[in-house]
Amino acid sequence: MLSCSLSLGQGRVSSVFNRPKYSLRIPVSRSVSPPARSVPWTANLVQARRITAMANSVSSGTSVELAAPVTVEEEAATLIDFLSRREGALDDGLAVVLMHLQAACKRIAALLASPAALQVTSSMKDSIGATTAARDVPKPLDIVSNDIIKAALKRSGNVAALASEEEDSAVWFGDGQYVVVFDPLDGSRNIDASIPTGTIFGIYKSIPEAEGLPEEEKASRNVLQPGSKLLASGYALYSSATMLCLTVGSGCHGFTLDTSFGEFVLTHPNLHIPKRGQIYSVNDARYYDWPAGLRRYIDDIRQGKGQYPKKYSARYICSLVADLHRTILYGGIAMNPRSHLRLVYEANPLSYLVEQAQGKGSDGKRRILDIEPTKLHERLPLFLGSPDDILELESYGDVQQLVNPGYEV
Ligand SMILES: O=P(O)(O)OC[C@H]1O[C@](O)(COP(=O)(O)O)[C@@H](O)[C@@H]1O
Repeated sequence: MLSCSLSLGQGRVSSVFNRPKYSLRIPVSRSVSPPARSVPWTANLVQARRITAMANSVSSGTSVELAAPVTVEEEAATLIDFLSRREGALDDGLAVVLMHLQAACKRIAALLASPAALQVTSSMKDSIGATTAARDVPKPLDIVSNDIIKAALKRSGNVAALASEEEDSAVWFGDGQYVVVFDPLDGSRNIDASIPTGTIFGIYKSIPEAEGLPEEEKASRNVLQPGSKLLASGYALYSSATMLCLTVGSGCHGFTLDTSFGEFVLTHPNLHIPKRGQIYSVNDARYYDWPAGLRRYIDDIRQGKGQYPKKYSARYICSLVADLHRTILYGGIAMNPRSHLRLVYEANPLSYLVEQAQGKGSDGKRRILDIEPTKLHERLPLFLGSPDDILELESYGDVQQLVNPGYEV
């Protein structure tokens, strides 16, 4: 049994996550936000303005202008305000689920950024790693993150069923109007190196047609809805800043966690992915396992011989949320051409978000959101990105990697 204490401020609160197999006890702080420092968060805006004014004055040679006072509008731009301003369009129940999800993401962010994460990782490695192929070993922090999100959704009282990468089958909670699918901690194989990771989630309305079926079947039917039925989706990116990118069906919006007061603040309203980018993101050590179409596409864009007459650059973090986040901001294409990523809780939520940012999500042939899922952990090739880049890629025909031998690292 591992017992570690994670406290970020006033009060040390023990929550217990028990996994029968691993018997893990991790006390975590009830609130992940550090105690309010003497600097209120509005001061951060003032400070940001000062820095911008100084940078401008340096480049223009003029004197620094004092920051203008922060307006009430700016003060109100938290996730809570954002959700409450969407009254009418957004059910209260959905807002409640989202608030519980974002709280869970803050807990995960705090855990990942603390020495406790290292303790969890190293102490559980032996018990799990000994029996499973190294690459597919569930990382302890995936399991803890799963427990954090599951507990938050249960507490929301509004979730009927859930599906997670870390659960063998769909889970039935019972009463509740919503269904949540999620990957609690994607990219976790990089975690020991402090490389960014992310949480992916999607929310559906529960389906009345499943009423009366046995619980297992009800849960399964509810989580196997096509992505076109999503009401909301998003990801949390745990990186130099913790970001939450979210859609509730009216655009893609980015929030940054302000650790001085523990709230997500709207920093990237109405994110639009550029129509075309100049960056491709793929594990190109797999080049010789790729089909001819994908090889030709990558060869062409590398050499500036594609539709866009400039040479593309490569960026690959091997952490889906981080690779996608960069793609949404800078444009281009993030892909995994082999059947590796999961339709239900990775491809669908991310495709919905990307479409809300004016981009496209494809399996190389079809729009992801039109695919009818047939099983929970179904995998497929995934291409996400700028609309012109995705259309160009699809025009090369065979871009799906059918050879999928399993790779060591
Ligand atoms: O090994 P590949 O094909 O480069 O796959 C990397 C991808 O796998 C992931 O790590 C997800 O895999 P897991 O869900 O098995 O952890 C993504 O974050 C990343 O984009």
